[in-house]
Amino acid sequence: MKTRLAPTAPAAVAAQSITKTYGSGATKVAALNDVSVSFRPGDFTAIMGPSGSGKSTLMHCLAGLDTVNSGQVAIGKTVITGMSDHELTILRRKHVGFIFQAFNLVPTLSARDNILLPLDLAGAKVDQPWFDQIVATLGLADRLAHHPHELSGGQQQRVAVARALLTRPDVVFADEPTGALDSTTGAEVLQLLAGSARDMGQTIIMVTHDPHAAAYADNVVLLKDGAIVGRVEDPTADAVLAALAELGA
Ligand SMILES: Nc1ncnc2c1ncn2[C@@H]1O[C@H](COP(=O)(O)OP(=O)(O)OP(=O)(O)O)[C@@H](O)[C@H]1O
Repeated sequence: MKTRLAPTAPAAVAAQSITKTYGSGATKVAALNDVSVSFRPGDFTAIMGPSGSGKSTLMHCLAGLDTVNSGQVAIGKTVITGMSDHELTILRRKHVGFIFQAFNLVPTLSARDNILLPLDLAGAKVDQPWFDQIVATLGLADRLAHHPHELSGGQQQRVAVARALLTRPDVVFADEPTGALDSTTGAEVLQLLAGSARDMGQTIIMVTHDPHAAAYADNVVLLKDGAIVGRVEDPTADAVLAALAELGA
């Protein structure tokens, strides 16, 4: 088990009583219902729950990709609720990293330029030692000149991981990051994510359906019907499966 910061340490990401509804009248859906949750710096957290329980909605609201109807979200010390789209875009570039199931690399850019893209967009300088360390850790040093179509799925996802880590964001959001990978390659990517939390203090929030993926996290937040209904600390796949079974998932 890794050393954790005291619970009193400021959260990397925090949601306070957030509610999110879609539609209106008879078609109104309460996707999140008064959710309060906080994520400690350097923790790797998996968000799990049955289909339609609100996992993606929670991730999108925490990342400032979607707005809440009520309540408040903070990333680091910054309250993002009520920010304009432009302010959110700038905040995301500097403070948030994203890893998606479909890699989302730019096909016309080399691996190197894909990794550097968020820095370029933010007009920030490259921290070369940090770039070199990430590239070495992810085993990408001899792949930097390749374009995405010249890389395997696992290599493409490693480029996406490097891109997400390079700005030293307050938080990396990963949405089913191993969904498109075979189990061996998926395990490698999950080890890299767990390693970045353990060794670099990176906060990671990952949405997944896979108990084996969740077992790489430090803890699991369980959602059902738009509410947080439990947590599993230091999860094993079996403990996560049992917790999901209890939810009727
Ligand atoms: N854009 C939208 N418009 C209307 N309803 C939506 C929208 N997005 C999500 N919902 C509804 O909100 C609820 C939560 O959806 P969400 O996608 O967050 O669940 P999830 O747990 O991520 O599901 P899954 O595991 O199937 O991806 C569902 O009832 C869904 O139908």
